[in-house]
Amino acid sequence: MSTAVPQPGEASQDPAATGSSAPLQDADRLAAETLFGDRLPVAEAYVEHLATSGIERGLIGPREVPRLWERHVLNCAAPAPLLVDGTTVADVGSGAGLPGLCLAIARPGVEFLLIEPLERRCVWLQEVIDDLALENVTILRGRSEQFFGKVTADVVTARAVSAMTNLAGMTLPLLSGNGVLLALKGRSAAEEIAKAAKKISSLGGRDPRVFTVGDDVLAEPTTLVRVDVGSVEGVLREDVHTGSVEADPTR
Ligand SMILES: C[S@@+](CC[C@H](N)C(=O)[O-])C[C@H]1O[C@@H](n2cnc3c(N)ncnc32)[C@H](O)[C@@H]1O
Repeated sequence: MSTAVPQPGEASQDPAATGSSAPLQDADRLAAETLFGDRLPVAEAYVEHLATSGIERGLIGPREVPRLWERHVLNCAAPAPLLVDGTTVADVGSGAGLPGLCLAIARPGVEFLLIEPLERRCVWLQEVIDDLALENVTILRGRSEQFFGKVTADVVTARAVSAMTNLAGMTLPLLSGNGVLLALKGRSAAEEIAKAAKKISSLGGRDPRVFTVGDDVLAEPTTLVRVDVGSVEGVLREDVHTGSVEADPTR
């Protein structure tokens, strides 16, 4: 049996050789280095958890393993440069830590509250947090609505939790009158905010808009919906490069 031997300067993608179940491909390396900086080894350890116990315990589907970096971890880490040290971010419906853990790894100076109702997911998240020695993350087990009036965040994040109308109700009250919702969305983002306009405004949200982050490093940038509530001064870096979203010609 022949074994492929990596040539000098060529990264091996053989798990047995790298010791990794989901090795970082060359195509994703620049983005990973840019977004995680010296925290990249921690991100790699997180991906290893996703690719092993995360799959075994049903937090993520086995078919996601080849695209854990590109589709999940890098997509979720792309908003990291927008965050400001010393602020508190609540990630609603964290699931396997997407985007909450990706952002917490990239930004150790920001406090993260991961809000997740399912016990099985919370147990796995806590194990990962302990193993990665993340000191800036707290898990709040429960539905977001249970924390209204008890938790105050500067920024709320959410990915794949609900359509914007419902999501606005689940997230904006956590800002307690001041802060920003950043919802990671797909191509339907503009349509979703049009449908949610009344609900957003009834909750004190203003100026809902769609933009992209990570355009400079990701093949497919991350689409964000941003909604502001009250004063947003100092809540996000406003000097980070962002991109605009083309209207979907098929709609
Ligand atoms: C489809 S998963 C998405 C998980 C993760 N954000 C991702 O992008 O992979 C939706 C998550 O939202 C959680 N969830 C559902 N209703 C919720 C609520 N009212 N408050 C907080 N989390 C909720 C679910 O338990 C689940 O983990």
